Amino acid sequence: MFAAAHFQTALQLVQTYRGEVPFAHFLKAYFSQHKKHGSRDRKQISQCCYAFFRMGHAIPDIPPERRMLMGLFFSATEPNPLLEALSPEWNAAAGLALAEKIGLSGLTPEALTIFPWTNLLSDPIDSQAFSISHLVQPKLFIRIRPGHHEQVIHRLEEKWIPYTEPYPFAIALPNGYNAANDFSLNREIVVQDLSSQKTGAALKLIPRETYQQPSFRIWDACAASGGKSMLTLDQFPQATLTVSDIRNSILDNLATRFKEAGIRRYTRIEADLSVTAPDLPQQQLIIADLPCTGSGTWARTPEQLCFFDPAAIGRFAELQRSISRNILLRLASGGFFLYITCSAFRAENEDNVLWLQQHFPLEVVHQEVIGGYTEQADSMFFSLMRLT
Ligand SMILES: C[S@@+](CC[C@H](N)C(=O)[O-])C[C@H]1O[C@@H](n2cnc3c(N)ncnc32)[C@H](O)[C@@H]1O
Repeated sequence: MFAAAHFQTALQLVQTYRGEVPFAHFLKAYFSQHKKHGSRDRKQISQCCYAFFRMGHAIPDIPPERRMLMGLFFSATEPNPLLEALSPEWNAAAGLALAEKIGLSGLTPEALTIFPWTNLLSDPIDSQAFSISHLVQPKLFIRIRPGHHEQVIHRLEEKWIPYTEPYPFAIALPNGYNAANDFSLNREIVVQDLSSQKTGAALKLIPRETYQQPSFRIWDACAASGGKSMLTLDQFPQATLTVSDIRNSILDNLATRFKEAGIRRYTRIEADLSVTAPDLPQQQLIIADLPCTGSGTWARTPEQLCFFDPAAIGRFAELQRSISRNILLRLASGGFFLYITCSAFRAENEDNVLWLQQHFPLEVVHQEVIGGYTEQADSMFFSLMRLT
């Protein structure tokens, strides 16, 4: 009975939502106005809403009720009480492989065009697997900071928390697990997506003669709350770090995290880098984790997939070029430029690297599309370039 009521509430919510704010904020505002919903109600209503958005642009003509139920079936990894109440037959099949479930619903994976802009994807991405991956919620990942590996693993095992380590120092955990209950955030571990951690592979390619210079200067140009800065300082603790962002408020978050992490020595700058480059000495490494469509992260925020206007791709690509153009003015000759996006679109990735190479003497040291969609993680792109 409750399940049917939650399903109806969720249907109203997804049909009222217009994409102006992240859906999580919209839902939070709704729940704070409707206190009658307890935690189980909120969980089931959210589950229905996200299942609806996970269907993306697939089969546009089906009624919303059917879309939501299909989304619940496809996104379930095991039987659950909500699906049992709504469709016992589908619930019994919830644990099957996704391709089988799609078949049971009378569709084929090819017909399920959840993500329609496949011709715009970066080349190595398997467009069908990428499209389908939006049905499944990504995992929670943490990164273990240097010197804490043994104790973190010990605590996970002591507390019987199921985990895997798909990449050195990267731990995958069940969604909904609150790492703050068991670990000192930012000191022992950092909450950071697997693919974001994998961009650190680029740092390992910086040669010794660069990072052993007495003044090895690093500028994290679009630092936000400092995920890449912390990753970089864990690799190069002696470096002189500058962080910048257009939003001072997010740099306040960075300051809090750095304090927790024990990082005290850095310079902070608020700047709109699409307009100008701040007055800084020449840097040996500049990291630009640029503003982008975020199309590699939509399995976390599937509503964005539903409301996306592809005209934004060109606007972001242009913004990425203007920021890169300005910050490259501060790169020392022989220095390294690490270009990063969490986008799956070629225009924001390989095409922009080609453009940069046409306008600056840059050679690509290593470039990679990180297909996180195969590991329930974000998809990202990085290119490590050297100014010749
Ligand atoms: C993808 S996020 C960076 C994430 C961060 N590096 C991390 O690992 O957590 C991009 C950041 O670029 C910032 N940004 C957007 N436009 C900018 C501009 N014109 N100048 C400087 N920063 C900008 C945004 O405020 C945002 O925090």
